[in-house]
Amino acid sequence: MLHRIVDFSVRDVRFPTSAEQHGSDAMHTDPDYSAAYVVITTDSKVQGFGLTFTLGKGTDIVVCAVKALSGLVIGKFLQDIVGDFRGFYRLLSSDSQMRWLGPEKGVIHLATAAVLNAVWDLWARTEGKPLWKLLVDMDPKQIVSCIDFRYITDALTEEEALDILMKAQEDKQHREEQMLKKGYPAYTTSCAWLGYTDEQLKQLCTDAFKSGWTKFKVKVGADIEDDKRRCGLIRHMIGPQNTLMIDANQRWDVSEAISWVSELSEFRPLWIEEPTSPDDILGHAAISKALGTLGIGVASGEQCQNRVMFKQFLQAAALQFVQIDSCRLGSVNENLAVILMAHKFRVPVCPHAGGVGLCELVQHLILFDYISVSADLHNRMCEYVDHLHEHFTCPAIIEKAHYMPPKNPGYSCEMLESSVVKHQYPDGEVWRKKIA
Ligand SMILES: C[C@H](O)[C@@H](O)[C@@H](O)[C@H](O)C(=O)O
Ligand SMILES: [Mg+2]
Repeated sequence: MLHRIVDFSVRDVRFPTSAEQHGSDAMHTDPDYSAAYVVITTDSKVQGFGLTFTLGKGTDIVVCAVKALSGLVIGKFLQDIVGDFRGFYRLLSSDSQMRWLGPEKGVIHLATAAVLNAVWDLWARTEGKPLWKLLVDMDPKQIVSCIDFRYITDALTEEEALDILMKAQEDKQHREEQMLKKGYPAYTTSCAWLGYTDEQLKQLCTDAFKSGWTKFKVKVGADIEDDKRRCGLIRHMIGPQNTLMIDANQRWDVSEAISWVSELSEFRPLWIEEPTSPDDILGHAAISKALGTLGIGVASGEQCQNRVMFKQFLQAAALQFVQIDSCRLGSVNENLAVILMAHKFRVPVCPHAGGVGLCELVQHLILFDYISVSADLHNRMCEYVDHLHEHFTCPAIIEKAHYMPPKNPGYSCEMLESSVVKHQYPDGEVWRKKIA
């Protein structure tokens, strides 16, 4: 059956999370978790749902960019899109006028992610499979045909990518069964947002520990004495054998990052995340080198613009953990490129999640990574944040601190229509009350 895209909508949906300091960090002190939410409808009435993640103000700008891209989607047949997905990715990311707005970065790239996420969702739904399963079952040749290798062939060629995927076919079935049974390991960031009090932090950490969490991420970077106290509290509560990560959200200069994190090294963090500007590849390399001697890795990716930046981070040995993001990069297509490059450079992928919908989306990508690419769980885990899942029709499921593979067809980013209507900005009930 052919599916022609005949309708396209995008809405500005915002959740007032800043009121309780959920999601707060050293740079984003009052985030309202938000999304530009896309619905595409075909003449066969199948729909695809997609989103990109934002922090409140400016979501309207992303919505505007999505609208600018919509003309490239309406009227197309799904079969034609996925028959040449690399071409379609290029059509969106390299439109000869709109690419001036990026290229492949910033608002226009967030918009590309929202649109393509909806297309992937539509594809998986028409195949009756959750997205991870669609990817896992896909012929390796078709997987590579979805990737735009432009600008990365000096690090990973199409042939090398194919070779990685072919090698990982061995034992794939076994890994899929393992995932279905046990799930993919996760860590939690929900206990220690920067704006939380020590009391909150202790309570949340105690609760999380009781529910089986063993890996915790703490926000740092605003005040060194606060950081020492908060890291000390968590390390004390979780004991020496469990895992602690710290995240500065780009707060420092390079030398400041090295000295600050050295002061926190007694708490034995596995990684420091986003120590400095997300664009400073050589800065990250310097930090990696300095902190490597203390056994602390550098993680980044939630604001890494595209596969070209990831390529250079990997080439420069500037990251020890690659944090792919389902809504920052150009959807599944570009994430596939980064997952394969990370494998070649032997750097573990530990996805960024949280926000609104990021856990729902990225779980599919990390399952694919394990089953069809890396076959490795050492030092690998996917972020989990316990907010806003109730607004999704198929929320992420966590059991014993593991993501359980989604079973419903699609990419898990359909929101409850009632939630969308209520949180639409500025006319939804939630915002009307606040603005009034
Ligand atoms: C503003 C956001 O909540 C960030 O703080 C968040 O994405 C964070 O960096 C994370 O790693 O989860
Ligand atoms: Mg982070």
